[in-house]
Amino acid sequence: MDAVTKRYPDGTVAVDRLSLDIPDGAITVLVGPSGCGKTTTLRMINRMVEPSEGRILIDGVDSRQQPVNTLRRSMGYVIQNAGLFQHRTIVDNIATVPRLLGWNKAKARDRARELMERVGLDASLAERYPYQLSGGQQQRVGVARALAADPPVLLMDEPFSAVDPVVRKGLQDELLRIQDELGKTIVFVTHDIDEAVKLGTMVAVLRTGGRLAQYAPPAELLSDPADAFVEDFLGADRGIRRLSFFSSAGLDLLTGPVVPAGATAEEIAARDTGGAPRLLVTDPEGRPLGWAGPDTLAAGPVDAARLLSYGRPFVAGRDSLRAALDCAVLSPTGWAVAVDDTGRVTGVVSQQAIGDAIRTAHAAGAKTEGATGAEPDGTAGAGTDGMSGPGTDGTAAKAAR
Ligand SMILES: Nc1ncnc2c1ncn2[C@@H]1O[C@H](COP(=O)(O)OP(=O)(O)OP(=O)(O)O)[C@@H](O)[C@H]1O
Repeated sequence: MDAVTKRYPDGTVAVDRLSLDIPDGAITVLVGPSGCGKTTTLRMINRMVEPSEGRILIDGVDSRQQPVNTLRRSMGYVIQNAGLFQHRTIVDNIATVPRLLGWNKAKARDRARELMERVGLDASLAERYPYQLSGGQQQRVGVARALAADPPVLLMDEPFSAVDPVVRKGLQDELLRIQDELGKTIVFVTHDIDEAVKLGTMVAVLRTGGRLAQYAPPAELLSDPADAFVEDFLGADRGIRRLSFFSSAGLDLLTGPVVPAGATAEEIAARDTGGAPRLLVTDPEGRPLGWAGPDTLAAGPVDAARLLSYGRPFVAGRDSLRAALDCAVLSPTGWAVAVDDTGRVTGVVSQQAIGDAIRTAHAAGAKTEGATGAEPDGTAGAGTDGMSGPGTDGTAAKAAR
């Protein structure tokens, strides 16, 4: 988008000289308060609204040079409440665009069923009508319908705003998963900054009057808001939320304080507990049972009822430093328990060690940010010490958010 302005006939300037370089194959989020011009911006991309000034280039070509129908066919469009055709079954809703493109009915329906599976909809819903689905299921249909003709671009206007927070989180996770598989270029409008930070590779914060306040990867927004407006819009806990972008992979896990339930007193005495106030007892498979004090262990076979809860463990390397810190904060011992994908303990780590890792990650992030600046493709900021820095945007950090 090159200096794009939209002035409506009544004189309202909805978008004011907006320039954005929207990266291919990534999710770019437009976020800002009500009326700041998000929807207008999105609709200018598929020319449902024509810009008053400026140019929109797609792969370097001015969008006005394409017939509007060709342009729209290359862009899926998803709106709040899904906007489904109420008189058509789910499968026929999804098959709409392929049918318009001239596919025969069987092929279009096959494609629709394939997409239902991709967006997490049970095949048994295919012959239902939209009113027979929950709000979350309807939104999934909306996404499937937009993907049906396999357009390279998806425009999504507050697609998940009308559903409750739990369903919304599921839809967001699903979108990230689909995006990992399909690599579409997605422009996503929301007024929810948490959604923007979770989904966006790049986030454009707009202010009222349709002016760009900041355009940056989410980790950079959280660490360096451009001004008081962006800072205020981001809200509280910026520092904690930024930790979601640091991987827990570099944490120094101790195995000394981890003992199997049958360990003898001598074995336990020989342990280097690394300053842990208690020992983490595991079952024969290596899964955590709880924290034991010296008295519990000295009393012979471990009585699970006398163990302190180990809280919620984190998966080292997959979860973020934020998740690790949360585990440590919630742990009665102040130590977090790390497990592998199968739930077996890989070690324990203190709040203090997590704090050290946070400082290291911040220092590495600040260094790379300073060196490279904001990279629209989200590849900047990789840590140099085994930590994923802000902007790395790896699956690990995304999954952890
Ligand atoms: N057809 C129109 N004619 C005149 N003004 C309009 C028209 N459509 C939108 N506007 C105005 O343009 C501004 C931007 O509207 P837009 O819908 O793009 O904002 P938004 O950020 O998407 O808002 P919301 O989050 O509330 O949906 C608003 O002041 C709105 O009233």
